[in-house]
Amino acid sequence: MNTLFPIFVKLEQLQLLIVGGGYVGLEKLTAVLANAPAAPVTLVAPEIRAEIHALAAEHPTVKLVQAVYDPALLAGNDLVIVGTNDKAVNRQIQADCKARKILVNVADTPALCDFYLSSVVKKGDLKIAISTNGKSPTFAKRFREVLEAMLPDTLQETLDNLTTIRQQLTGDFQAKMDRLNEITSVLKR
Ligand SMILES: C[C@@]1(CC(=O)O)c2cc3[nH]c(cc4nc(cc5[nH]c(cc(n2)[C@H]1CCC(=O)O)[C@@](C)(CC(=O)O)[C@@H]5CCC(=O)O)C(CC(=O)O)=C4CCC(=O)O)c(CCC(=O)O)c3CC(=O)O
Ligand SMILES: NC(=O)C1=CN([C@@H]2O[C@H](COP(=O)(O)OP(=O)(O)OC[C@H]3O[C@@H](n4cnc5c(N)ncnc54)[C@H](O)[C@@H]3O)[C@@H](O)[C@H]2O)C=CC1
Repeated sequence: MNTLFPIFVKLEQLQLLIVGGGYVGLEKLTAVLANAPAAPVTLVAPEIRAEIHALAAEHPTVKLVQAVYDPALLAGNDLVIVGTNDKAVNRQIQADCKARKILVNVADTPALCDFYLSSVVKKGDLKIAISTNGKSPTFAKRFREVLEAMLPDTLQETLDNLTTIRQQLTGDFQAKMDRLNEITSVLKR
């Protein structure tokens, strides 16, 4: 059974630390910034890939710290993503996070993760997060491509129209809900 509970997090209001500046650090930082370009992120590693430096140059809220992991770096962070190539270090960071009640993702060890990153379908304001319960990230990626191709470009217009209608509807909560359910029922056909 897949017991993961999806939520949509406002990263602009949280402090994220990424430990590791290799391919995994780059992949996770890219995923974060693609969704939340102004998220405050600190990335720490003794060696940081050039692509990460380039991303930081484009995103003023990204701070790079060229150093090995130290528990003092956890202070003030809400979320941590761990992707060093040293399994013992990854495990230590996970334990340090748990001791401080910081949510942690250890990219190469699903069992140590409090949360997973998802594959994200975006069409205007619509966002769909896909997870395979860690079974196949590649399937998640492919299915994202399938859904992206399926969704019409007019979708944003539909959402904008629905927002206008939502704001203009009068009556009590139930009456508004009934009307919005009726209007959107065409989507089921
Ligand atoms: C559990 C999880 C934890 C987490 O990372 O959060 C996790 C774990 C692992 N990934 C591994 C490998 C790969 N991951 C990708 C890609 C993505 N991985 C992502 C999420 C997740 N990956 C979480 C579960 C998501 C779910 O529930 O489905 C995506 C969706 C989101 C993102 O990372 O942003 C992003 C696609 C984004 C997109 O394009 O839409 C590719 C393909 C590629 O890069 O093209 C490969 C190589 C091929 C393969 O293995 O499939 C390995 C083996 C490492 C090794 O062998 O050393 C582990 C560890 C393990 O499974 O033990
Ligand atoms: N979840 C996922 O999507 C994937 C996970 N992995 C796994 O993730 C791990 C990392 O992979 P890559 O990024 O490709 O490795 P890499 O070799 O490109 O980068 C490793 C990074 O960790 C840093 N590092 C090492 N010790 C550190 C310390 N004590 N403190 C801070 N930073 C430290 C290095 O400076 C470097 O920046 C590997 O174990 C790999 O198996 C690999 C592919 C996909």
